[in-house]
Amino acid sequence: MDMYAFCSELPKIELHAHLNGSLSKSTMLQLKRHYADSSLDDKSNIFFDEFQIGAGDTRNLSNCFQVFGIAHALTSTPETLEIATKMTLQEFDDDGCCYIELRSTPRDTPHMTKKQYIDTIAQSMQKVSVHLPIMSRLIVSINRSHPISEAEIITDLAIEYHKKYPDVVVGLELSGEPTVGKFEDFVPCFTRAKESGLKITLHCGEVCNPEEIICMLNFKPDRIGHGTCIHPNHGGTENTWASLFKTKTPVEVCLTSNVNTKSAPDYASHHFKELYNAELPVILCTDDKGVFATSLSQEYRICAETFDLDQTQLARLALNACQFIFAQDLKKPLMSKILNFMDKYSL
Ligand SMILES: CNc1ncnc2c1ncn2[C@@H]1O[C@H](COP(=O)(O)O)[C@@H](O)[C@H]1O
Repeated sequence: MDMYAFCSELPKIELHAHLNGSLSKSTMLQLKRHYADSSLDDKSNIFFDEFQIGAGDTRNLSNCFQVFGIAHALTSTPETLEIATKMTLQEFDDDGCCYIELRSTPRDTPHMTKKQYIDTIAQSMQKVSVHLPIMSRLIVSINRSHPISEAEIITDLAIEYHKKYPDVVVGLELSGEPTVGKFEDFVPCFTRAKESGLKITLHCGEVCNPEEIICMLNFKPDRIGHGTCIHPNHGGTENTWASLFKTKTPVEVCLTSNVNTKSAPDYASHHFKELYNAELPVILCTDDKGVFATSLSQEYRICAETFDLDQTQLARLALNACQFIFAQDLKKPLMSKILNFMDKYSL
């Protein structure tokens, strides 16, 4: 089987996908139509070209955060948030993803509260599970550039919804503009979430900040996102690398996102190489497939082509990802699914 077909057929696990960054052009157009039909102004003035940050874009990581406002204008009602969730899950399913942990930041809008925001996504996921094979879970996001009071409210909601929908709401994560806010200030929120049984993942080392990286790794999150500036070759220090090596914290790696935001100069010099060579746990993810014009199968293909991995090594990446999912009860069935696929193709 050629690599293109292989990467799309391989049952894959997505563990780092922001809902509002994952909207495709067709989803955005459908949302736009919904606003027009309900005589609501979406205020997005949407130009998809502006939302997408492709390979040759002049924008970097710090100015990519503005584009999410375009998506937010299109998901401000429970109806449009439901459409966005369902269409995004459908697209991941079409791409051969068998399990996804979708993450999103609850927002108050003129049409819904943060509580309704979480409720809408949780219920949309449950509805999708009736007719699509993809299995989905929700990670609630905290934006580090928002006030701590906001993070406290979101933590309370995440804990409440983890109790209400234990089979849907599984984790709490920290994201947002990495140069704004301090992890230290969010520690009480994440500690409370951890104690309530939620799993934790943190955007870590997206920019050079060795002290924060050490502080995050000492917190013992279940996973980290990006981990760009941890190895000394990429702006990290001996200490940050030693800390990751010691804790073996799984890293959600987002190749295209990092290249398109210029956090990595090109695919070949991406820190995946150091992580993989050191046999540290890595999970290939999309981050924001709408913004960065990618898909999970494309990330697998790029990884194979760049780092010269064969199909068995790629399948093992997907298989190993199962160990780090937050839905404990799905680890075994997902591993069997991928092992069956490997058997079928004698990998
Ligand atoms: C590119 N790397 C990144 N680094 C940090 N945070 C990111 C991100 N990509 C997305 N987000 C976070 O996800 C939000 C959009 O989805 P939701 O509204 O939550 O569904 C962004 O506003 C930002 O906080």
